[in-house]
Amino acid sequence: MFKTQSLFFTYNNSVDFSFPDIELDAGENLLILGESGIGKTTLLHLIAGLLRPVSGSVELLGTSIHQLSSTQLDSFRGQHIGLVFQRPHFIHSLSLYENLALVQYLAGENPNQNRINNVLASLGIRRKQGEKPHRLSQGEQQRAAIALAMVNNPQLILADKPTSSLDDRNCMKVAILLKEQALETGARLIIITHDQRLKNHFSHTMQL
Ligand SMILES: Nc1ncnc2c1ncn2[C@@H]1O[C@H](COP(=O)(O)OP(=O)(O)OP(=O)(O)O)[C@@H](O)[C@H]1O
Repeated sequence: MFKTQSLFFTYNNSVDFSFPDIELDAGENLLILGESGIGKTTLLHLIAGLLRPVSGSVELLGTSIHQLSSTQLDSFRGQHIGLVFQRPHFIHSLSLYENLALVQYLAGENPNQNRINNVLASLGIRRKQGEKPHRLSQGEQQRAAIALAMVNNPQLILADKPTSSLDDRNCMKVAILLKEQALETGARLIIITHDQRLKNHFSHTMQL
């Protein structure tokens, strides 16, 4: 089970955000839409535990994540939450394969070659595993970013405007890939965007 309850946040007591509650079962997905500056990234960062709410809670797998210490939260996030950022966060001196092994290591896992190979194969970039990230095309980098988020088999995938820099065709491809990956592993998927093109592809949508 994943749910948020009465999340309230403020930056320096100047802008207040009260977010609607979210509840998702395994395999469900949600598209969150809203105009620029409304607080979409803020909500995603609260859900990921990158920001702490003033009040309210985020619960995943029976754990109220903001009650964890910072170290516990980092480890919980690494094991159970996959993040896809607007711009991929790679270590550029490492190959794609090594980047994925590092993500496993940071989550406290032993590098799992099979899992890395499977994720890369399902995203169609296995033959690129030895390449440095900057040598991949933009579309391949987007898929590699999804691989980074998926490699630890997360229960929750959070994607922050993953498609805003892409044209229509690639935008749909990324959204569909994310949905397929989430469905395949039974993960919950939340995508935030101001990209109205994605609206028709999701059964649950929320407007902030
Ligand atoms: N670190 C910060 N300190 C102070 N204010 C912030 C900070 N981060 C964001 N804000 C403000 O909070 C508001 C919401 O920002 P947020 O990034 O969550 O919006 P968004 O909906 O994701 O916007 P966009 O679609 O343009 O990326 C904005 O007005 C922004 O200026």
